[in-house]
Amino acid sequence: MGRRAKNKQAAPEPLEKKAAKKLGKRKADSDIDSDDGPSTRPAKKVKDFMANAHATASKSFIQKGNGKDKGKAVTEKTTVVAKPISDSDSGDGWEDVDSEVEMDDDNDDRLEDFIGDLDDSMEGSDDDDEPLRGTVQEFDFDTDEEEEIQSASKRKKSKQSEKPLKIIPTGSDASSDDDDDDSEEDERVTMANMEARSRALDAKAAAEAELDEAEFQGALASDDKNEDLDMDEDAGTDGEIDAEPFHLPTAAEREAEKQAGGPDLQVVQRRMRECVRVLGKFKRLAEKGRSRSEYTDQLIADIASYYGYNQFLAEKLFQLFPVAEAIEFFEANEVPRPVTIRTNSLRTRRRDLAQTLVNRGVNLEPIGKWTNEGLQVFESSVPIGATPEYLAGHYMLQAASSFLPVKALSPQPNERVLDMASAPGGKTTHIAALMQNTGVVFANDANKARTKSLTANVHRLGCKNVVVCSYDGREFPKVMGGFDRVLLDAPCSGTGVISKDQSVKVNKSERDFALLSHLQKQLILCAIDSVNPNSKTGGYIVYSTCSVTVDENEAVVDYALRKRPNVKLVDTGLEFGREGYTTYRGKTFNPSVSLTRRFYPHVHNMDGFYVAKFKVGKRSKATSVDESAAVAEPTFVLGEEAPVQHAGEDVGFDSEEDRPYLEEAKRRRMKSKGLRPPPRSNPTKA
Ligand SMILES: C[S@@+](CC[C@H](N)C(=O)[O-])C[C@H]1O[C@@H](n2cnc3c(N)ncnc32)[C@H](O)[C@@H]1O
Repeated sequence: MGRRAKNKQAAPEPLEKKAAKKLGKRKADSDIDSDDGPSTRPAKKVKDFMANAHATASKSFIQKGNGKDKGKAVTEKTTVVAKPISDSDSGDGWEDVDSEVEMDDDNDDRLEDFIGDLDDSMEGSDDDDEPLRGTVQEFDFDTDEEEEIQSASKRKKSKQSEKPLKIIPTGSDASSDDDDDDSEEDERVTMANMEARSRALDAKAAAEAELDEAEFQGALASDDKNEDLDMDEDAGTDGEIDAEPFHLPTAAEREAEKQAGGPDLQVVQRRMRECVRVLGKFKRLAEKGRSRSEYTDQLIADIASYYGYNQFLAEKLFQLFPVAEAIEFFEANEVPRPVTIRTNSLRTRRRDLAQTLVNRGVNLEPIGKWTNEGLQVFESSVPIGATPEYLAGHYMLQAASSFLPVKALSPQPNERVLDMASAPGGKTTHIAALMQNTGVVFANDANKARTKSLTANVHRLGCKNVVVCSYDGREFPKVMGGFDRVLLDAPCSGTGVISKDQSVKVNKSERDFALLSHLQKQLILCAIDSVNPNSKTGGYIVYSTCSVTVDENEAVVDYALRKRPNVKLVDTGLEFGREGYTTYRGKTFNPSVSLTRRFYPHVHNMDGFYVAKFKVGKRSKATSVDESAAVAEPTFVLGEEAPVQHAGEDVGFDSEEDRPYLEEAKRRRMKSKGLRPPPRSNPTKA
């Protein structure tokens, strides 16, 4: 636990002990977090969380800071690098660029953007140095310059005495080899040592990630055993954890708590801690007569109130992980992810870009060996979204996780590629660059308004092989087909990017997930049918979302495998990421779903993401699709009633499969409005 838990997030400025504030619910934090900057509240991890069980109840288990405080403590001159994400939903075109950063990632690309608009316009080389070939350019400093930059760099270093952590695979352990790390990290970052440092960090991080995973799996496997085995170990400590023994509140106590205006924060904190502890060693620590689910329910209710989620989503996300890891996930959602940029290889080389930006006062490093295009920005004295290089299209502000689907797609020069849901173009422009401006990329997005920022980015980055279009993705392949590769970066709930958009915590309902999953299934079949199975160079589709829920990921992929026997999952080619679930809460997916990859904020220090890659084979007669009929009519509008499948049925989309889910969502909605829901047509519970 400790290894994974430590040091994943940008480290906070240490808080003075006496100034340390208690962490409240997000709602309750408004007095602290109401400033403009995104919260950089540290994720003190579960280890601390559990360790604090030894502290008195009055002691907060998580120290709190925020970006503003941190910046002030460090230097008054420091410019905040990224603007608060909640402000970034207005597109990503350069036109808007002022002093703030436009994040060209998926933050603003989710459900909200198309609700109510799905009917018509849908508004709403692995050689690391490949792009660096040619005369190798190192910094050519004369002594004075070098000294100057060295001291400038040192100043910067001291500003980030607690260095933000590398993106993945993250080195997560600061325990045993701390000393080595320190000396290494004290060393100045120069263009000369940048690649070597990056490689060293990656090697270390990869080894640690492996250890982490092994540790995680081991922990899972031994959970039950431990319950019995570690009784001795616990014997001396359990009694000392808190002055008063913990007992789970009764229904009456909970009601009284509710009447009193909700639980006291310290009570919630302690209760969460205790519930995690009890659930970890249930046989030994549970109160007599209380069931596991009582502790789980209490914990979920407390998570919801503490972190500000609706109960439904808190439960849905909680279920994805073992108990203690779930807390890590929720904590990670309270911490911003690193700011990253992608070098546009059509305009520059990463080395040159880095040099220019360093000279402008940007403190950066290569993201990691897995990308030869990414740079992680630690801090900057200039607005990173308005530098001359940004305006000239030398880079894209893009979350590291957004590189992954395109890497998996691996588009080749001269191919014909479809980016089915492409605005604002972070991935389109990446695809165009990997194709070296050859072939053709059809960048489609159903939301016409969003194609404006897409077009702007295509121009800014100098992509000459891109055609922008605006169709409902479900109209493919009727409008166009025969692609060598298709990327479906699907519209999704955004549960992987909660740290950027806290509104996801409260604005997603069960029905949203049902509708999204339904839409994603329709889109994926159309994406598959748009691929030319006879492609000489490709024949691939990549499906991705910035969501971590199973209904939007494995369930969609499994559905596609069932409906299109001519496709099979293949390795994504990504070097890290957890395997996709093959079984989940009673559902069993095709075993090959383990080839898909999951990325998590608390594990990989990047947005939650999911990537699956399919190879499309020839269709047998029995399974072939009549392409003239392969259009799922855009008859369903998110925000309205359940979709009705019309002429597009031939696409093979199985509305029946989703019907129980949609009906169940409708029933619940009616119930919540005090209406009598219709009887279930299918007893399956959604
Ligand atoms: C996750 S975002 C895409 C982000 C984009 N790939 C990028 O990297 O910048 C999903 C996009 O899907 C679009 N969309 C929603 N429903 C769609 C549909 N039925 N067909 C095509 N695009 C759709 C949304 O407008 C949104 O821009």
